[in-house]
Amino acid sequence: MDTFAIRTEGLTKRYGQLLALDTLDIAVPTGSVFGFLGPNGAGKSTTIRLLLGMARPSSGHARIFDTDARDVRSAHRSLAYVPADVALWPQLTGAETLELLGRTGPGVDRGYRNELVERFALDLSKPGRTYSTGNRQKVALVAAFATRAPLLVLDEPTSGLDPLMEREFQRAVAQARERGQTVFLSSHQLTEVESVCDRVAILRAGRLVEIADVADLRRLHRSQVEVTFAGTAPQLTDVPGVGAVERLGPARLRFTLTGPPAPVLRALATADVTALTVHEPTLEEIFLDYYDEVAR
Ligand SMILES: Nc1ncnc2c1ncn2[C@@H]1O[C@H](COP(=O)(O)OP(=O)(O)OP(=O)(O)O)[C@@H](O)[C@H]1O
Repeated sequence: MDTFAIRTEGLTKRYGQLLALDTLDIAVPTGSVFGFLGPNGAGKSTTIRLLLGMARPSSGHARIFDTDARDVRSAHRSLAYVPADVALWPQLTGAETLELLGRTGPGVDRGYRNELVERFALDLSKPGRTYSTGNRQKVALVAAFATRAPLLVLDEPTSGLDPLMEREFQRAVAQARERGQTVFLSSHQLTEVESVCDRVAILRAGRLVEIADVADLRRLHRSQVEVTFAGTAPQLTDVPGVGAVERLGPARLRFTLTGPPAPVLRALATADVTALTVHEPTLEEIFLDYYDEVAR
């Protein structure tokens, strides 16, 4: 099996004057759950269209395992896809739709599909035209998760799901990972990405602004630290990584910390610290930081 399920090199897409995607280089390790984030218009759907062979790159290329994404017949043997706006055949029932989708993909685990139908509480007897947005999304998700496709490409797949179904979605992603499948997840739901993804790429205005493991992203960003002390306050001026020091009361300080904590621990050790709390940034805070930085 290849090391990477998806690999793009210099992937670029222009629409006339508009550079929708600018020399994107990403590599998605096989077996990982990879989050693909960015504000509206960042180029996420454009990337997905290029990966699916639905659009042609202006330059550069994308590979799905060892196949060029433009070779649709081959590439789609190893992937299943859930679009952001799921359209179903109005006259087919949910059951008929799952059968049809099952025949077009790379094979179906019927036992697992039945289990997913139960878990997602899908009524398969109704025709497609009567399904709500969320239910259409559930049909597409069940069809994709029930395949044995080595790669699942999911484009904002949970925007219409309620919290209970969101939980089932996260379970299904975890099970896909356990089976060794790779999941490429484009999403605006940062808590979801934080709980299911190993690694994320952040895109802005067609350019990659960050690609990192979720755990490393946290380490690289500001944590909030609160410290309570007895007697003299610890000296925090000029301590590497410390910023925005604020006095919260006569014996309490708050500051932000970026990078390794050793210097600040040494500084704190000179005072009589009675309590210390560290709040690591959430993915949402990190994400907003990127946009503040660029907007400034
Ligand atoms: N077919 C097209 N013709 C012209 N411009 C396009 C076309 N498709 C996308 N664009 C433009 O390319 C840019 C990237 O759009 P894209 O749909 O990839 O963003 P996105 O990250 O998926 O956004 P969203 O989160 O809103 O879905 C936008 O400026 C968009 O207007």
